[in-house]
Amino acid sequence: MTTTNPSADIVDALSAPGQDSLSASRLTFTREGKLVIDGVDVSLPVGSFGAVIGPNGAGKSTLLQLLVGTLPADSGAVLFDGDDLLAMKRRDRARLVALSEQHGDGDTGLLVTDVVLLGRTPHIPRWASEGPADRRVVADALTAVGMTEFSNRPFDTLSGGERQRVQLARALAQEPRLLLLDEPTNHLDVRAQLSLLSLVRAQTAAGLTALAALHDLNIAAAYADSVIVLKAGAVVAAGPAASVLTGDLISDVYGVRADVLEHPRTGRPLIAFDTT
Ligand SMILES: Nc1ncnc2c1ncn2[C@@H]1O[C@H](COP(=O)(O)OP(=O)(O)OP(=O)(O)O)[C@@H](O)[C@H]1O
Repeated sequence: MTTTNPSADIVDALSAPGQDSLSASRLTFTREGKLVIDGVDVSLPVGSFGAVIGPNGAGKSTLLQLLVGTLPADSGAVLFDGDDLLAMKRRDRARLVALSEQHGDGDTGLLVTDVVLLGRTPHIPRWASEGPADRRVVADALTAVGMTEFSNRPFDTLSGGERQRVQLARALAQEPRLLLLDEPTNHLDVRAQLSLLSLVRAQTAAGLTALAALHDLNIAAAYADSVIVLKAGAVVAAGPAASVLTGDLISDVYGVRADVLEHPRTGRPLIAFDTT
């Protein structure tokens, strides 16, 4: 394919068939004597959107923290574009991978714009201050999540959903190539959920690779290219949403009954829970 856009060239090169952007193998993590992550593999092609689902306590947040290196795996490897992510210096890794967490940045006393600016830390030389380009990235990230008008509000005064959007802006300001999201929509109203996930999907179309821990199976089915199902720290299924999200799997993993239908327009799975 001929193109005049150098970044498109890079995405094309990285998207060679069979090449994974993220490839984690046999990750294991024990906490207080309990095996929390049990030999988990994760494989995501460049520019794809993956979802990690599973019941409370299944290990979703822990897995994301192992992938980004904020928790040390007992064993296993995490490769990103073939490089050993966990062996990198923290600062180098932070230029590649961002994790947007559920409960980050509690009582910081920081303004919204300063919270987002923290995402620029790995890009700003040590002992230097942010420059106009960093401030532009921060402003763009706040615009992308619809939070520009909140720029000068103390972060602590925001609602849960507003904080969540600022957390995403911070992660976007990091300009990662791999974006990990821990329950990014749990405080959001339905419009804000769809808007946030559409934003992530648009970024993946531009070459970002994303992996989100999600509770809402219909949201996972609607947006994710692939789904990883965790149960008690182990992967019980992984693959395209349409093949993974079956009534039997939902019954086995969550202990609830559901009919899995087909969305009339997208063809993606639609899960109708049995509430009778
Ligand atoms: N700081 C901690 N100390 C002790 N145990 C912990 C800690 N954090 C998590 N755990 C335990 O590790 C296991 C996995 O937790 P994790 O938060 O990864 O699950 P999760 O799938 O993200 O859950 P949820 O859907 O409820 O957010 C759980 O049994 C949890 O109780």
